[in-house]
Amino acid sequence: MIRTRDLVRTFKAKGGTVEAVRRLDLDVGAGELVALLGPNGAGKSTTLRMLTTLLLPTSGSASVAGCDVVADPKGVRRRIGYVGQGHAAGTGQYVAEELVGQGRMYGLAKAEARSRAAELMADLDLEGLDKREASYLSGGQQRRLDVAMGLIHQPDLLFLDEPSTGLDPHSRANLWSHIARLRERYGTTIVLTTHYLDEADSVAERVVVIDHGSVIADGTPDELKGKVSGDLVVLEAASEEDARAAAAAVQGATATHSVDTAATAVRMRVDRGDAALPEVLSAVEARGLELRTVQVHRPSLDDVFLTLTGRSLRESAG
Ligand SMILES: Nc1ncnc2c1ncn2[C@@H]1O[C@H](COP(=O)(O)OP(=O)(O)OP(=O)(O)O)[C@@H](O)[C@H]1O
Repeated sequence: MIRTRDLVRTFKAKGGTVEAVRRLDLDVGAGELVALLGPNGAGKSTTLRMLTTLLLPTSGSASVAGCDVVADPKGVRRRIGYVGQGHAAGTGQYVAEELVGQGRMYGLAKAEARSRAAELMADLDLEGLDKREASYLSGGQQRRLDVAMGLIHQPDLLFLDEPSTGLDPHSRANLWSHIARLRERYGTTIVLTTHYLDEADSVAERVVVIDHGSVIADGTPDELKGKVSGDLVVLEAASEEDARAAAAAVQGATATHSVDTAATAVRMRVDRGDAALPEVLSAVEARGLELRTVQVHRPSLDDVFLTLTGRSLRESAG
């Protein structure tokens, strides 16, 4: 559905040239839900703007929904939906008018635009708001209207640029459950950018981590976390002496990246905490040691970013 090779975009700025996107290779298959994750200024929006034909690449190639973004931008636009960071809805128009107008703009016949608008309003929980001015909608309703606008022409591929920024947690969750439903129903491929680590983790099937304009990691959230950091297992022993004995016991029991003790705690890094736990616990028990608590911490996507770049995504996101 998307294929970019050596995609580059530079901007002329006061202090010289900014390389917003550097030789970016990205492949997205039909039906995937992919999140582009990266700190401020990583090049996510610039990438999205090239893929949606709003911005010409400086060099390299990009094909979207079977069309080249430079040679056939109209073809791309017909096949995609784009929900940008600002609100797509104009001022003073009724919700239904906005949607039908958008459909007409994409060449739908009036009746078709109307029925599609009604269908999307039902799907996105906007029923009964036909005659409400779009500018009077709540933040969550506005964002759902934006998504409806992006889907009115039944695109194969939907781009969402930070769809949930500015929404409260309830509205965010609500927006995602609607998007998940729409995906199930229409099989739309979705590419989104987000600042929210937990959101990329829970919503996306695949996360592409971008830093300084290039892809630095790509995989399912679990793959990324598993590959880079491993899980942290923390055993709390009854005494420092027990902790040292437990550390010695677990070392031979399972494959570990590291084992150390801090006071009464034994901290160990293993590939999969859940898989290692039975062996770890029986090794400790065999020595007659008692544990107070056992915890398995799965690494977060922030740990992944930290391991790859030495920086925290939270700090970088600002
Ligand atoms: N029109 C422009 N002129 C000059 N520099 C630009 C322009 N647009 C983007 N940039 C620069 O390109 C880099 C990438 O910006 P981009 O907006 O793509 O990042 P981003 O990952 O989307 O960040 P954010 O998460 O803050 O939206 C930044 O250094 C930015 O300042």
